[in-house]
Amino acid sequence: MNAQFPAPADAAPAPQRPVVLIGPMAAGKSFLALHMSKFYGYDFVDADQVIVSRHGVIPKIFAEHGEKYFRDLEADTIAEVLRDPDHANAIFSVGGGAPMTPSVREMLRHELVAYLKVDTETVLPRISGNRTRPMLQPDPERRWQELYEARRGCYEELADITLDGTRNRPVAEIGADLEAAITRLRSGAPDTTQEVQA
Ligand SMILES: Nc1ncnc2c1ncn2[C@@H]1O[C@H](COP(=O)(O)OP(=O)(O)O)[C@@H](O)[C@H]1O
Ligand SMILES: O=C(O)C1=C[C@@H](OP(=O)(O)O)[C@@H](O)[C@H](O)C1
Ligand SMILES: [Mg+2]
Repeated sequence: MNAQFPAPADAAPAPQRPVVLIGPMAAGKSFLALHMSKFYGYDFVDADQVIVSRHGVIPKIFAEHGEKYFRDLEADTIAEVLRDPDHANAIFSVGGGAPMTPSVREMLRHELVAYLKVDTETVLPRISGNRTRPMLQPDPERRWQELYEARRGCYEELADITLDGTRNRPVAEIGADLEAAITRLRSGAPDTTQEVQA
C-alpha cells in the first residue's frame, strides 16, 4: 500500500517511483509489464528475468539450492531495482511468491502496487502441464489453487490498484486500465477500480 500517493497539495512533487505488479503465477504480470513498456513507454523490469540473467534458469536454482535461496535472491533483486533511480519509471513485475517474503512485503507497503487478479478459468489453461515453475510441481492445477488461496489475502492487502485480468481479457484492455489508474493516482485522485469477482 502506497504511503506517497496522493502527495499533499502544497508538497513538492514526489520523485517518480516504479509501479510494482503482483499477483498469482501466470496471471500475466510479466506480459503486462512488457506491454506497458511497448505501448506507454515505461521501463520494463521483471524480477525473474534479472535473476535468470545472473544466476541461470529458475528450475535449476530451486533444484540446486532450494526455495529459500531463491527467495533471498528475489528479495535482494527487488530491493536493488527499487532503489535504482534508473528504474524510477519502470513497470516492475515480480514473481507470484515475492510478496510472501516479509522483507519484500515491507518494501511494497511503500510503493505503488498493482494487483493483477485472475480467475481459474483464465489461468488453468496457461499452466496446464507446466514444468518451468518449480512451485507448481507436480500437479500445476492443484498447486496453483493452493498457492492462490494462501496468497490472495496478501495481494489484496498490498494493492493500491486492482486490475481485472479475469475472462482472459486482452492485455491491451488491462494495460489501458492500468495506465488510467496510474494517471489518476499520480494526480492525487482516489482509485475507483471496482473489485472484480474471481
Ligand atoms: N491478457 C492475456 N491474454 C492472453 N494471454 C496472456 C495474457 N497475459 C498473459 N498471457 C499468457 O499467459 C502466460 C503467462 O503470462 P506471464 O506474463 O508469464 O505471467 P506471470 O508473469 O504473471 O506468471 C504467457 O504465455 C502469456 O503469453
Ligand atoms: O509464485 C511463485 O512462487 C513463483 C512465481 C514465478 O513467477 P511468475 O509469477 O511470474 O510466474 C517465479 O518467481 C518462481 O517460479 C516462483
Ligand atoms: Mg512473470
